[in-house]
Amino acid sequence: MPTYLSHWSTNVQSVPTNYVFPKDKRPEGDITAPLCKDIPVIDLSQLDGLDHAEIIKQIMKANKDFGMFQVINHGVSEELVDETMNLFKEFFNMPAEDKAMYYPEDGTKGFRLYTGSLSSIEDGVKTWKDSVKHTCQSSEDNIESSPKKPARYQDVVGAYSAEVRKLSLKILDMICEGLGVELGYFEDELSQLQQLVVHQYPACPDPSLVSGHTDPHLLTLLQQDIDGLQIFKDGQWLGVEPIPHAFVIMICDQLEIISNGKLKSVQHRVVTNTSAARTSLVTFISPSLESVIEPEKALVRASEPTQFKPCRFKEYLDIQMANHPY
Ligand SMILES: O=C(O)CCC(=O)C(=O)O
Ligand SMILES: [Fe+2]
Repeated sequence: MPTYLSHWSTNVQSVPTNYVFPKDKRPEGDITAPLCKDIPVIDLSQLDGLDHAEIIKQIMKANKDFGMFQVINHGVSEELVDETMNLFKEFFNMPAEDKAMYYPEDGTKGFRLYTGSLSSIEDGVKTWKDSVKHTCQSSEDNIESSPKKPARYQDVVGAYSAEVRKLSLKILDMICEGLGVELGYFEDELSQLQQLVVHQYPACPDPSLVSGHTDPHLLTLLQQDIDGLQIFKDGQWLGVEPIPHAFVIMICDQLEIISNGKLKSVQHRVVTNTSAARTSLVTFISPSLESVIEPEKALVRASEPTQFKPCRFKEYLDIQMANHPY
């Protein structure tokens, strides 16, 4: 049975060596970063009203400047966000016996619980976190492999996933408008997969890092309970302010490719905390595994030639997963 970090991390004074990344994979210098007040916080309450064009402008500017932004008044109820956050905290706090059955012997299951990171399972060095990965598409297998404890698991996660899906399509449509491609462009194959990954980073005696990375997906929608997320911009790491119930929206690699580089996938990392555990609810929206992703033809011109070669999403994902623990 695997030992989840949350079962023993409060009893240690120093980080065990199997959680210490080699020097060349660890950042040099100060890992703290000031919370950046310039990252746009965009209010979507007037999206269907007079502010529509202004909101699209703000989103495109935020994408260009930061590769990310936060949204408030986004339509996902605050109660549901709280309920989902609480549900996973409860899940991670369950006794080891209740969680043992979810160890990822079989990687094809819709629900997986793992410690470290998926890509470090084999190679030994672990990231300071326990995580859950939940495939949101409802299929018999996904429902079957979902936890039965806490009892409300399926209802809460089902409701949260459906609401976040709606928000993601709303944001993708705003991006369509901003790019000048038809609404609904991302609706089917390009956003077919949805995963909810929940990380719990226990307090860490020597704050270590999830190494910096970009997400290989299309779009990431994230809730963080306390600070810890940082983005890289202009040679500096900047802290992303935790705003209760706001979603952090990050542009991922496939959106950079499809937009022919007009949108940039944001480099980010998480710094752990010496005194408090941190939980994040991370939704990844991705193309279907078989889709071949390439720049949208309408965004390629003589003056803006194609910057990316076509690549099947599954192959892209395999390479990325092999290289980046996250
Ligand atoms: O925990 C977080 O806030 C971010 C995690 C992350 O970057 C990821 O899962 O790709
Ligand atoms: Fe990430």
